[in-house]
Amino acid sequence: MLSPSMLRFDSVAMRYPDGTAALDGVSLQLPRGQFCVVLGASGAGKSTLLRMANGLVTPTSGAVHVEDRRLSPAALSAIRPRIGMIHQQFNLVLRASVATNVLSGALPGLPWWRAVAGLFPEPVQRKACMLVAAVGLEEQHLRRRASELSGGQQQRVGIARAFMLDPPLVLADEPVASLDPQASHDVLALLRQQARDRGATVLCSLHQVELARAFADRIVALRHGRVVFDGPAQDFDSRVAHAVYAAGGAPPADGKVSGRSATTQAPEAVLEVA
Ligand SMILES: Nc1ncnc2c1ncn2[C@@H]1O[C@H](COP(=O)(O)OP(=O)(O)OP(=O)(O)O)[C@@H](O)[C@H]1O
Repeated sequence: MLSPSMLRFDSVAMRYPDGTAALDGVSLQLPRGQFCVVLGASGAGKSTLLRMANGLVTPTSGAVHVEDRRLSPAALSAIRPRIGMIHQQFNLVLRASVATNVLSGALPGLPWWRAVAGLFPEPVQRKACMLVAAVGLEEQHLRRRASELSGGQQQRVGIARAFMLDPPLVLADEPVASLDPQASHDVLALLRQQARDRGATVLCSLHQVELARAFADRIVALRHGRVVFDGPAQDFDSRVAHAVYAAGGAPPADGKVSGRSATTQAPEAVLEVA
């Protein structure tokens, strides 16, 4: 049974300074432990939504809550260590070792003087070794430079780093965009397993519908900055996909189609298309 809200968007809108409306009245609530995938065509607002969940983008209206705490500039330093980030381009320090990259995930939880000196306490070092093993990398990889690893291996390092502080919320912005199909499958399986083992909520953007259907508990689809589908992954069928990815068209207005089922994990599947 999933417990109450880990992440909540209340009617958030985002209009960039150049006037681009990236999000328009998005409301979502993610319970603890849910693996939620955001889909949508390029420019639909997926990255903006994820960046908003981490305080990198401030909504022009509406509010974001993490563990029922409003994400404001004043609250950011307390909330950030509760969020793990996984990036499309892995964001590793390529010249540094795998161990150093994984350990860097613990920096927000260390006193400043330890962080500056790179002094990682013994339990933190043990945790890094445990996570490297958990993501399927052998011990000998710890001393290798990140640049010597394949893309799939680098993203495994990214996942290990993201879980260093046992964050209850993990944000993954197109984590498999630069990986081949097999590595994409393996990395998503690993991310889901790590999240399940640690009870973490995941909000993950993807471009591959079939991967979303395979791994998500819930799919949220955006079109022109609005939620046009929100429901169990199995309800995201080809008809829904066609409506979400149809080229051109005006922003969605009326016209509502209910999906097959409602679950306790997600609201009833709803499709709204223009
Ligand atoms: N810093 C910015 N300044 C102005 N407009 C922006 C900025 N960042 C994003 N946008 C615009 O906001 C809209 C949503 O962009 P966003 O990156 O969130 O979409 P996306 O669904 O993640 O796209 P993709 O799948 O291509 O990464 C787009 O029209 C984009 O051009």
